[in-house]
Amino acid sequence: RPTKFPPGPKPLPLVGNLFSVLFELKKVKYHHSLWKCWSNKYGGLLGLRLGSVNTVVVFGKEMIKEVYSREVFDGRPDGFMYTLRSFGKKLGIVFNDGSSWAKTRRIALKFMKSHGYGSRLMEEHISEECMELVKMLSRTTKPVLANNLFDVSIINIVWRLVAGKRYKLDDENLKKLCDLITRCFKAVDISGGVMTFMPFLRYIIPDIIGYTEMTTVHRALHKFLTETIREHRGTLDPDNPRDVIDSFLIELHHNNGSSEDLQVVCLDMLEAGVETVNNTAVYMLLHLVRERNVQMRLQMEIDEVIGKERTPSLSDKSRMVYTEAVILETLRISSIAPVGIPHMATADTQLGGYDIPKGTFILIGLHDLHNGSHWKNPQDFRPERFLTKEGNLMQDETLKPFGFGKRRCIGEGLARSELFLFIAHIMQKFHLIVPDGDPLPTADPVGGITLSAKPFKIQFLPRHGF
Ligand code: HEM
Repeated sequence: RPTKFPPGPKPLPLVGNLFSVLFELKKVKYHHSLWKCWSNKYGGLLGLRLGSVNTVVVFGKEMIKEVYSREVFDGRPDGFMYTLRSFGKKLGIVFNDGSSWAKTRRIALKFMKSHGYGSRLMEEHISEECMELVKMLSRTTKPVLANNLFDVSIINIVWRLVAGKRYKLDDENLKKLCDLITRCFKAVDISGGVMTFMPFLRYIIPDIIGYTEMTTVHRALHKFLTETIREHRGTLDPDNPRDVIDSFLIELHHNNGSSEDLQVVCLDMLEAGVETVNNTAVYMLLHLVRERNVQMRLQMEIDEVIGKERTPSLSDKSRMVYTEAVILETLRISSIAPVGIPHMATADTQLGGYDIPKGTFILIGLHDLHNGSHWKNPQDFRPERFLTKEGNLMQDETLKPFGFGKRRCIGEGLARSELFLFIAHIMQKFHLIVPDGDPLPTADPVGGITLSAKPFKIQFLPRHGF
């Protein structure tokens, strides 16, 4: 019979486990590794008190499945860090919940689809960005810093849909905007840390808890978005919406709605849709420079199915099982969203025989799900684990990088297409090598809202005399 909160380290009054978290992080470096260490000691449902907030970290396929499929866990926490980016309110999609979230998510998806999301047009836009990127890479023989390689291309893909606009790959203002997003993603972990659990500390140590960084970045992002929406308003033709922003503005006009909601949806798309794909794509390159055999096998498949000259297309996907396996293996081993996006219990409930009070913050052990005992030698990058003996692609139900259930990622289709086309275009044209004198890049991540690769350079050597 459920009687108590899940076990975990003993909390202190007021601060709960926050001091132990900060202390232990010095040793284990990453939040997700610390949660895993503690769960080895206390169990698959790890109960914490962060400040005064009940927090549960959920491990194991079955328990994770249960959380993702029960409506009572579909809330998002009210944490200070989350509302800081949305005018102090719950707005938009990612950190919203209840009927406002359901409505905004539905409308955003409807408008995205009506402007080409998931269609041939979207593929054309991704392909154009890939070709621009290949062109840029072919102009230099010098080693290139890999870490933000895809940022502007990815923003362009999302932004053509949302705002009908693309930028040059060397656009200084957009590069600055990308740097801002990257910086804020490194300032805190997805829980928001001390900023979420003891927000009053922003008055005392704003720099240390990431508050200064988050507010600076969001001020700049909102300025960019306010201008973008203002431009749209000025040139709007209600009978011919050009993009998602136009469609939203028309909808808001009919319902007397506020454009703050639209602004946060745009922010959601920039924040959820850019670092995630960039970090995964960069990790894919990192694994390919580390594993020469994987790189060779991938190129053999590209040469066989697409050839040296034809532009890669999404219709090649079904015949490119090894490329698909490389993508799946990267999503697994690098798990850039190591605990997903926090959920919240919207009512008192039970889970795994324990009480979960309303308002409990729920983190999902995705990194552990993807790197735990289910997998043979999980630390090895081995795309073959996703292939059958006959060489067909084998999906594994334990791989859930986009979450699932009602709150699953709305960008999954786009992300998978981007990853496929980026890698097919680049590997058709280049060999990737570690520059002379540089060490082999480490797969150890930099922590943050998402995990990212440590800075490393790649030399892109043209293939086929390209
Ligand atoms: C490799 C790339 C990506 C990964 C690994 C990823 C992963 C995730 C995860 C784990 C969640 C949380 C699901 C949950 O709370 O249960 C999520 C939510 C979300 N993602 Fe993604 N994502 C990626 C790309 C994208 C892209 C390209 C977009 C948009 C263009 C996007 C937009 C969103 C949004 C709006 C949500 C919030 C959904 C909601 O709360 O209802 N993501 N993503």
